[in-house]
Amino acid sequence: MIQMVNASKILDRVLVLEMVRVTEAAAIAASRLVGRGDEKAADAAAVEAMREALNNLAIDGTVVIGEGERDEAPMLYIGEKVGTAPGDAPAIDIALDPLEGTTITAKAGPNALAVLAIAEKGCLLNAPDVYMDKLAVGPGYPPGVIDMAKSPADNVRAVAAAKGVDPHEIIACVLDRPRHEKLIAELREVGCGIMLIPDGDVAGVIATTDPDTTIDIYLGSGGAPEGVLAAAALRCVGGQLKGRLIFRNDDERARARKWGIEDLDRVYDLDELASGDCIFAATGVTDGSLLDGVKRLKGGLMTTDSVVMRASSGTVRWVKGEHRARS
Ligand SMILES: O=P(O)(O)OC[C@H]1O[C@](O)(COP(=O)(O)O)[C@@H](O)[C@@H]1O
Ligand SMILES: [Mn+2]
Repeated sequence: MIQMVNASKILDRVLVLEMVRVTEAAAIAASRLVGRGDEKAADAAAVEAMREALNNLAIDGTVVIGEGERDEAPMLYIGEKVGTAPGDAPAIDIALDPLEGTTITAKAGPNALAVLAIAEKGCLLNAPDVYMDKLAVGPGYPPGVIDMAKSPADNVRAVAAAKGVDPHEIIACVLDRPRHEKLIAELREVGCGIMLIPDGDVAGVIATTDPDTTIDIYLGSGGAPEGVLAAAALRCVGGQLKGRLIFRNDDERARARKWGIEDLDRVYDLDELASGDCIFAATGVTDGSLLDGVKRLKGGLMTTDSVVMRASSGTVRWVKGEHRARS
């Protein structure tokens, strides 16, 4: 017998599949610009398509993680209302990255995604567009196995001990950035393998939850908005994620305070980044560890590969789409 899970009433189940339409639209739009060397055009196409798709849904949505602040982003800015039912449908918060991997897309590299998460009002951290230090593992580890207070080497050792292997057998995923030189050197000392990714740490964090990727732990800094999106995904599939905002100047600190963040040194746990019920959806733009990219086939046929998951039920759905150009 299938056990019915006490799912939240706020996020309608129908929305689960509606979310996929939204990420599919953004991925298809961006896919026209894969390998064209134009990051801005690829991003703009994804943003426009995602916005249009969101505005076709009967939701009362507010973008809390978006393309930037109102004065710097013409569309899907933080605070923008989307959906056709303001005041009628339950209010939901939306975190989005219409094209997570703009540079990857421009260079036709791996792992570019269109990403979206929705949650009940107030359940997503209103993270400013600053960096976040991230530390993540997939499901199955004892609580507290990763700890921001510990060194990267000690985190790798703890994960290795919990997995029952030598630290040499652990694979860490890290964004390939000069700022990670020290982190990488320390990991080299422990002797673990390091998968250096050019971009795309939403996919990097989620990769820890999929044994096929062989990635055990994610470490290093990337965008804070991407941290919240990755947290929404891990809330659905399990795993642990710690995040700490990084401020490089007073302007960034002021921005955090503007969004209600008082304790600037706080280490956020997974359910402080994304709490309550949430739905996470992603569609591949280019082929990657999580999803295949959009394929353009003969006769105007296009295929998409998406995943949509929900925290309250723990259901993960893999959705293959076929899209036909209508003449
Ligand atoms: O390139 P930076 O400044 O190191 O920032 C890292 C962030 O950029 C990305 O690699 C790509 O993000 P965008 O394509 O959305 O700009 C993220 O995955 C990551 O969190
Ligand atoms: Mn991004």
